[in-house]
Amino acid sequence: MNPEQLKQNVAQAALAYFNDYDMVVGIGTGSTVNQLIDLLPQVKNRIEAVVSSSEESTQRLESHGFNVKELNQTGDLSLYIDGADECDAHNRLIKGGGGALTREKIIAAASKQFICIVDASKQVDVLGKFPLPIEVLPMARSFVARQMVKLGGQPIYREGFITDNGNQIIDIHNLKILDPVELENTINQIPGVVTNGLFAQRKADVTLIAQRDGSIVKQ
Ligand SMILES: O=C(CO)[C@H](O)[C@H](O)COP(=O)(O)O
Repeated sequence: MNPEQLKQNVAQAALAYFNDYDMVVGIGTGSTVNQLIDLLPQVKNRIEAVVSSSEESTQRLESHGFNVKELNQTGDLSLYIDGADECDAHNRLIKGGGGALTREKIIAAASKQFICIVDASKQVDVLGKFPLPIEVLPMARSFVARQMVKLGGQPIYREGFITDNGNQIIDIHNLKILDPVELENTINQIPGVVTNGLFAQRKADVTLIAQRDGSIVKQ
């Protein structure tokens, strides 16, 4: 199956989690989630409102007629569905390839259930092959980059990219991630870091993984 079909398959499988009425749900960002958003009209009668992790997803959701709300207008969410750049066997993730990591981490923390949707190419034994995105306040970018060198990484500035929050991103290559929770905490302590793309403390509750033949494995 081609990559887009795999994304569509796993997005279709995620529709089963819209299993209640009047749901207020979180929806993430990226090409896999775009497939989900395009399928979401199938379960529209179950969804009262959606909190979106990016301006891009908001526009797509609104084009399908969904009621998109700010997280400040809702309580905690029953369900959050999002993709990932990497996923290990414990449902710990690297996210932020699309640059929406901060809103994604907030929505994941505010959601009772976090379902991650990926294809098998995102599965790894050890996180860190995918460069770890860090959202930084612009004035702290070089300082944070130097601290990441001390932690053994090679930072690359994602030039020309501004997050929906008005910040910048550095992508950290060649990091050895021995303990994802510890590293997530360590990076969060660096002044100027807004968010890092390790989702190890609040990891996914379930990951749905599209296999090459299109079948779905639940982890
Ligand atoms: O974290 C993300 C955006 O910030 C995405 O979930 C991640 O980049 C995966 O995207 P895609 O489904 O396009 O591979």
